[in-house]
Amino acid sequence: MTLTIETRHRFGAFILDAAFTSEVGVTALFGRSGSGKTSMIRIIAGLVRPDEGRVLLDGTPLTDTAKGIFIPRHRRRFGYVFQDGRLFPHLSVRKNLSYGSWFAPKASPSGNFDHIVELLGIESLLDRSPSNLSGGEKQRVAIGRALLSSPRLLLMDEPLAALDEARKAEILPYLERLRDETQIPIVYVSHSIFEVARLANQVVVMRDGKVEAAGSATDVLSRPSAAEDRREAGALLEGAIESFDEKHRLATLALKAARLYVPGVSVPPGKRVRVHIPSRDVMLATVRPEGLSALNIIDGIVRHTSPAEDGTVEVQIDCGGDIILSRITALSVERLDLVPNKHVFAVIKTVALQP
Ligand SMILES: Nc1ncnc2c1ncn2[C@@H]1O[C@H](COP(=O)(O)OP(=O)(O)OP(=O)(O)O)[C@@H](O)[C@H]1O
Repeated sequence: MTLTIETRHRFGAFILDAAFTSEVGVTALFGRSGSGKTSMIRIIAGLVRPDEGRVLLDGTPLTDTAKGIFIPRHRRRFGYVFQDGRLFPHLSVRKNLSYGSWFAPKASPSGNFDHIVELLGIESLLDRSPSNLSGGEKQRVAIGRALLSSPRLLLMDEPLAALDEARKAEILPYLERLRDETQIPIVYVSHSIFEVARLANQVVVMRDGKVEAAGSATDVLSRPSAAEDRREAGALLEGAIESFDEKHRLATLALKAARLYVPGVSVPPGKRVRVHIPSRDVMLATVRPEGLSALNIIDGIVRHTSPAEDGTVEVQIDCGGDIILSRITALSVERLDLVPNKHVFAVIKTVALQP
């Protein structure tokens, strides 16, 4: 299933002028508050008829202003999950869920019910009232209700934003199952780089109503501009767990060429995982350092240097196809003569598995 959107629309003083294509899996719309993420969702959903543009699902136009096509929201067969679950307070969880299947086409199997209830771990909640569910439980029910309408596409607008960290951690594994076990493409709005890093297959970064970057999650999130602030800046790399050393509680992760040691991880060998390496925790050396406590020393080639106003420089190092970012002072860049194509060693202080 491919969703294509090209649109231009004026909302008061704000102009949304953006285009992207999303494939199966999770496409995250990521960006600061006010960048236009929700406006984009409203146009995809058919809540807003744009001044110009098209929304196509597998090539079929749902909106095409040039041809005068605008399929109304209720005929698009999309599922929605918002920040606040919006459950019906007077109906039990079971009835809230059944409400979703009312909108499913007659031919679609409602035998789905048990599967979706199991997928979201809400069996024990079925006879409860929404008023005594936790925030995380409410969101799982809201997701279940959206899925039971057999949607062709799921639109999720900051579904975890109203939850505290513990509730977020509780619900994220269910969203991963949803991504991995259903064929429904998901457009997921978030301004949390951690949520996006964990869930997204593709990322569209919005800024001031425009698409600033789009592509695979690992590519886009490793670019310096993706991080909302410096503290979060770093590389996001993906690899497979090769082995786990029980004695030292250390996993070996195989990247494209290099290997990384990741502490405290008990993930079965073979599993693909993502790690985050903050650019502040990467030092650079022009000769391989010895006698250091850091376990991860990887060699690579300087690709690019981007100076910032605060006297630091972000250096991109290509380590056999994986880009690692290092933020060091402009003085160090000068002293080590870090110019493109120079061979360097990246000394990595912390590597954390994306939670
Ligand atoms: N109907 C409207 N009339 C006027 N301005 C609007 C309208 N809808 C949205 N805007 C403006 O468009 C901009 C983008 O809003 P939007 O809700 O799409 O951003 P967002 O990226 O989803 O932000 P957030 O993360 O805070 O939800 C904001 O400045 C908003 O005030």
